[in-house]
Amino acid sequence: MRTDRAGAGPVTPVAAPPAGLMVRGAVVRYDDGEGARGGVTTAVDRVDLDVADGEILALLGPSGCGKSSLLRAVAGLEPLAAGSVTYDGADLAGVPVHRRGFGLLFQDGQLFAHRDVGRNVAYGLEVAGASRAERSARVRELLAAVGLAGYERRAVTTLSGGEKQRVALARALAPRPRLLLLDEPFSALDRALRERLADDVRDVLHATGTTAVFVTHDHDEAFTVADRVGIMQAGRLLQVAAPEELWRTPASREVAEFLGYQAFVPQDGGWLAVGPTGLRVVEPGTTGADGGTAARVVGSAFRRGRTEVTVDVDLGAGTQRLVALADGAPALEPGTAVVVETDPAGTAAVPR
Ligand SMILES: Nc1ncnc2c1ncn2[C@@H]1O[C@H](COP(=O)(O)OP(=O)(O)OP(=O)(O)O)[C@@H](O)[C@H]1O
Repeated sequence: MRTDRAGAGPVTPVAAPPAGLMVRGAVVRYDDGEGARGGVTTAVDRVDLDVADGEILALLGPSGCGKSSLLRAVAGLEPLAAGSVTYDGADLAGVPVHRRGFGLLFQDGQLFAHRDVGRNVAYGLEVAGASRAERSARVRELLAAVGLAGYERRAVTTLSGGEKQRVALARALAPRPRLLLLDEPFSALDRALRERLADDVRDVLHATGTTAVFVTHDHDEAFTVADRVGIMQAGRLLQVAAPEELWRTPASREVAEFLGYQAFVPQDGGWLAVGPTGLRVVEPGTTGADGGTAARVVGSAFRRGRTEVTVDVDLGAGTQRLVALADGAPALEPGTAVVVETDPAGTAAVPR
């Protein structure tokens, strides 16, 4: 019988460095510079974050929660007061912005006005010393990827806002950054355009295998673009999970409230959180099934193809004004007595 490693001591496993972005204990502080009277803002408070190779992560949170500060610290635009940022296992402390191999895209893509579209997209390739043939092939490929095939010779001043951001995206992707950092790239555009661009960006990032961190305060945008969403509040990263998992299992009441869960009914160990689609009006006139609760209609509105009925109801946490869905029901007059039920598909158990 043969024994491998007979007589050998324990082997120390040689761990491969983690691929992708790793942030540990990151702290970003701003000093308002007013000396002794001045205050210090902790914009990012001990954040740990991993973004795997090829993954798209959205940082979602209200204005001022520290999303941009975290992104800027990853980019090297903001110093860390504590903690570390590493990529593929290498610590980036002291590595300047332009040597990190990251691409950046901000709200205003800031195209070079004196360069045409093609030469904007080619910019990073020129800096990297790519040949003319390589540049034009890559520019053609990226303009096609962002839906602007044939735009090479257009002056950037003739582009719409959405087209400009597409060009800025193509320019950021052209040098094949190992990580693309996007900070509210569409927030200056109208909603319909934003939704279309969010779809397109997800497709382009996946098609090019780009690893990305996408900062936004727009829920729909985050959930459209990202493989995983990180919820930020007051400098802290509260939870990072895939969209369905976040909705199904919010880690805390704070996260659930931020996602839009509208009511919290105490139950063992925490709450039953009732989501925006978690309450239904049982056909008026029938008695509720098990668990039905009497409610009174405050008003109703027909939105997105369904009737949303605002009701006053006590689900076990005192009387609250909540929205219940009523499929195909005629408008209900204020004051009407109805029975509502929670729909398990639209509720989540949230730990205390
Ligand atoms: N340069 C700065 N000097 C001082 N305070 C700053 C600076 N930049 C940001 N802050 C403060 O740090 C906190 C986090 O700001 P940050 O811009 O990172 O948040 P955000 O979530 O990206 O918000 P928004 O979506 O509004 O950009 C805020 O309280 C902000 O006022």
